[in-house]
Amino acid sequence: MHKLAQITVAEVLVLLNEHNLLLESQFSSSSHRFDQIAYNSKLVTDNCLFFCKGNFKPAYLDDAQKNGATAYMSEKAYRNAAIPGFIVTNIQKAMSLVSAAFFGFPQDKLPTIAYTGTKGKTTSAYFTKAILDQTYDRRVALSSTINTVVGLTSKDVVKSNLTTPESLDLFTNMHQAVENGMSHLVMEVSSQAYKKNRVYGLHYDVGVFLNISPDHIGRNEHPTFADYLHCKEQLLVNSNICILNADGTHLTDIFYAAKTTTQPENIFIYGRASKNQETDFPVDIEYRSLADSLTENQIQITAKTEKAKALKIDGVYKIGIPGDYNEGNAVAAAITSALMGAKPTEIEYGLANTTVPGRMEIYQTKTHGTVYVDYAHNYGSLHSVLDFLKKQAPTGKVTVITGSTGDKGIDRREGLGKAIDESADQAYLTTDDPATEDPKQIAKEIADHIDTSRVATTYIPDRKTAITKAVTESQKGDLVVVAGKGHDPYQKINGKNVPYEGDAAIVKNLVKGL
Ligand SMILES: CC(=O)N[C@H]1[C@@H](OP(=O)(O)OP(=O)(O)OC[C@H]2O[C@@H](n3ccc(=O)[nH]c3=O)[C@H](O)[C@@H]2O)O[C@H](CO)[C@@H](O)[C@@H]1O[C@H](C)C(=O)N[C@@H](C)C(=O)N[C@H](CCC(=O)O)C(=O)O
Ligand SMILES: Nc1ncnc2c1ncn2[C@@H]1O[C@H](COP(=O)(O)OP(=O)(O)OP(=O)(O)O)[C@@H](O)[C@H]1O
Repeated sequence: MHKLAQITVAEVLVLLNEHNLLLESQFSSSSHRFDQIAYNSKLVTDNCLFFCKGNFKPAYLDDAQKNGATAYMSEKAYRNAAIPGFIVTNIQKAMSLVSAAFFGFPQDKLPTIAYTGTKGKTTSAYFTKAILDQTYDRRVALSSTINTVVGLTSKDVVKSNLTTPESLDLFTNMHQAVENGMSHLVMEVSSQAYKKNRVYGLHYDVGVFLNISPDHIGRNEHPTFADYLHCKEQLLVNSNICILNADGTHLTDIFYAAKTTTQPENIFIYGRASKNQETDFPVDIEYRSLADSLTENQIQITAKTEKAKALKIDGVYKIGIPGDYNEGNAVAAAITSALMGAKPTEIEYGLANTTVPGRMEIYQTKTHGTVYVDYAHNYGSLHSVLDFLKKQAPTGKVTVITGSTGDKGIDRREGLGKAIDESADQAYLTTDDPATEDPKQIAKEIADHIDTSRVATTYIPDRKTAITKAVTESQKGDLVVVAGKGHDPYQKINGKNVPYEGDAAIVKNLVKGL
């Protein structure tokens, strides 16, 4: 699969020993050189080192051998295998280290900006790419929840499966980006990426901690909030320069995580002017909102400390995506881009011209309400969106169409109900990605947190029908928020990705006649 890179048994052994991961080596010679690495037996070709990981079945190893694997790596020895194995204590860590080495440590040739946070990762990453694309002639690679970009042609842009890919895939992408002459990488790092060691051993030039609020806690994700926070903080421990948002919660914890490996002169704290911060950490960069509207924002950025002044980003910037919470995302992008060499004019252009698919997309009508398609799918995000819209249009009716995911993020149901209860006038509860659960039951669990005597709440199982009803029945001045799925072209139902037109596509068609 990956012809341009190679690694020998000896090199693998050195790496595993250095990191105390090796339990047993089944090799008689250490000079053998692998031409391929893979963790899916279906992708194995000649002379491949095959990683056995996760919910693994021995049949996959048989399959891998048939397809050309000449060795395997696993936490468990398969004594019947015809090929030798590296037996390790942690396959995810080992795979990440070996993948980086196999591709010649592409991170050394690709300065990387990494974003973590419960909300705003994708938006901030898109802002940053839009700015740095100006500075570096579009040569900025991207690893985001929406798209992965490793080059300049259309075949170098693919839809992502995960927010942060499996380590082997991540290093493959980074290698490809380097081969394609890309100059930088902007990436999102999820807490799961740390939990599953997908980025083990990877160091970033700049790491940004945007915010944290309870999410991703439950079966298959994080057992507790403390675990979630700990995983997210690992980004800072692995970054040369740390950027922290003073407006969020847990700043003390987050600051000390950054400080464990980063000198104070390389820690930058930004915050909204006049906001009460949790601690008295001095803010390096302050921003204030000059204008908010239903279509865009304007902010003023002011450096407060010497190190921040050196970035030369003081000024007024227009932000093309509405939502006051996007102001913080934009400031983070301005700081990281300046650290990577962007000029204020490039920052200005990037912030004004970024669009993010499914994030506060606006669809205007002539005779009905204004429709927003937004990815908000938990309390923090839906509350931010509704709170912002309610402030902007205090007289219009706010209608929300949403469901919630099944089998994960169970606490989102309460959060979505709470956010609707606080700021909406009407809600259509519908189907999101129900997985193996009953969407009606999920909707009921959302509705349990809404005072339905005040917020008119209706359950309509078919998502397109719910959107159509809400949009066509809206009146001029009303705001309709289609939340949770953005551009997703499918609904995850019972283990299958069932094709779905997509919220944005449905709304785009609907508003044509309105
Ligand atoms: C169901 C589940 O929990 N899967 C996770 C798990 O996968 P796994 O290794 O057990 O994979 P598996 O599908 O059971 O297969 C086992 C192995 O057999 C191999 N196989 C399989 C079939 C075959 O024929 N041959 C074969 O060799 C597979 O390639 C795989 O290596 O461990 C992997 C290690 O990193 C995860 O990537 C993966 O996350 C799934 C895909 C997932 O959706 N995770 C979500 C929760 C996630 O990570 N989300 C975050 C965003 C959320 C956040 O902000 O925190 C993200 O980064 O996207
Ligand atoms: N800084 C923020 N604070 C609160 N809400 C935000 C913030 N930024 C974005 N949002 C809201 O969260 C939604 C998702 O934004 P975005 O995709 O940028 O975040 P993310 O961290 O990548 O999310 P996810 O992990 O869910 O993919 C947006 O559509 C918006 O509703």
